[in-house]
Amino acid sequence: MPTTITQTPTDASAGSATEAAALGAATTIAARGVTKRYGSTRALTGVDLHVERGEILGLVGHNGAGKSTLMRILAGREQPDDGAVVARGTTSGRSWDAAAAAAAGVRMVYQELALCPDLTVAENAYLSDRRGGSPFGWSGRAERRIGEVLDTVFPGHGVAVVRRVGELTLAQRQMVEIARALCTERLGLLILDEPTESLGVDAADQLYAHLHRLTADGVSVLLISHRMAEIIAHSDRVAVMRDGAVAGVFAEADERSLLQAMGGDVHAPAAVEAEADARSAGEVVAAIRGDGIPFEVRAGEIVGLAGLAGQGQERMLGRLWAAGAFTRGVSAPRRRAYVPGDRQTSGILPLWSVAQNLTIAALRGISTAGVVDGRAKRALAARWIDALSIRGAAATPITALSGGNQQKVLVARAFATDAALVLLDDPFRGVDVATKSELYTLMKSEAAAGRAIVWYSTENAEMAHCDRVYVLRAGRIVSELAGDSNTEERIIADSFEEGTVR
Ligand SMILES: Nc1ncnc2c1ncn2[C@@H]1O[C@H](COP(=O)(O)OP(=O)(O)OP(=O)(O)O)[C@@H](O)[C@H]1O
Repeated sequence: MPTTITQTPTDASAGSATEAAALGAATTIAARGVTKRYGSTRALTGVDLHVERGEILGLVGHNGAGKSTLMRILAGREQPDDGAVVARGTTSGRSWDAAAAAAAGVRMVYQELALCPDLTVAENAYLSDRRGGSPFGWSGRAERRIGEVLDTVFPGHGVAVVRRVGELTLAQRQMVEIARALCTERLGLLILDEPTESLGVDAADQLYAHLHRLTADGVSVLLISHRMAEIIAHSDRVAVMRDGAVAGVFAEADERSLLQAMGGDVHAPAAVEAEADARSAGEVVAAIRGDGIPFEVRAGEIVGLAGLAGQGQERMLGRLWAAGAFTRGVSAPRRRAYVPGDRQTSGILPLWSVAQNLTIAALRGISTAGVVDGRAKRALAARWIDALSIRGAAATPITALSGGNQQKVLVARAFATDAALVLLDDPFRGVDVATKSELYTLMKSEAAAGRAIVWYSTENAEMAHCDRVYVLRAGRIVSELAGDSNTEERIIADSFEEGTVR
């Protein structure tokens, strides 16, 4: 049986010397009675949570439960409306802001990468760590420092520190963001918001190995993730958030207890369940031919693209998306939809509402003589907000949604169209477990209705939902797996070794 340690509410007055002294000897940081509102949304309500020295504290919860908000407050980036943050070593009477958090060795790696794309890796590292020394030769020092951390944490990373960040893959950018945080001197608490969502399995393993080395040296880690297996395997304790509050803290977590505490209140339209398995492949909808194993996807099929991150899967999706009538070697239908991997730079339209973002690709289907039918547009948005349990009203600005809910809007945008081919670039990054399982069912239902779906995922386990899977290595398809051969083990083996067609 997992042990549930209910946090005891404590004095919530602002960070005073008495409070700091009241921290337990083994405590690095504590949130006390923290409450945060955004307009009428209560993001956090009286949250009490502490992180111990040298532990990995896992933090789970459905999309919109308040995890990122709490992290931003712990990192001093936002101020609570009520309650306080107390950290070891803080000066008495000092308010908890970004500077105080930095002085206490608190460092956060954000879900949305905060790197400047036009600067090099080393320049980005310098921006967040302008440590001493002469003004001359700063770039060489920054290159050496970030290069050493990358080599230590992610051996074989393939990142040239003099390259512009905009030229890196999403996985590489995530590695740089993590390495940049690890350059911090006197690191006390590292906060990681879904750090492995864009990393391949190999890099994720490297990261966890490093986190365990850090905690052995007394550093604390606060780890947010929707990947239950990772959280359970690597955390010393797991805290569950639900609707802006801590629903429980588990010293020995198992998946069932965590899911129960999270309360998975998501649902799919009834029709989806019934149609889910009634699929059969139709005619070829899209294909890529060249040397090596050809790619094709048929109507009614879900085809997976697997392999280590950055092996050409995104390029393949890009070729299918960009294909024109005269593109050599690639054929694709005219009606196609694309869920991009990097929602910040090529996905969401940040000045628009949820409904505008969701329906933008489907306007042709709800227009007459070029005039959009407003009522149909509202109905379409409402239908998908309900189907995907998007936590945010149609008129809400998209940027006010939590990361996972923004991602759901992008998935809904693609399926709200009449596209014959839907291209998905790691679409469920940051989406919570309960919603993911509803989305798998939705995809099967959409395929059963005749769509062709091409799906790249960094989570090999997800490929079990595909009819066929192509494994890519160094830009080429190295194997095609279906039926009994479509297993996680085979995908991993083919990702590293010479593969064959089966
Ligand atoms: N800047 C903001 N303006 C308005 N509402 C916000 C803002 N940031 C967060 N919220 C709201 O606060 C609530 C908590 O969001 P938060 O991002 O903390 O959730 P989360 O648990 O991190 O979700 P996810 O797993 O999707 O990242 C959500 O209802 C969200 O819409």
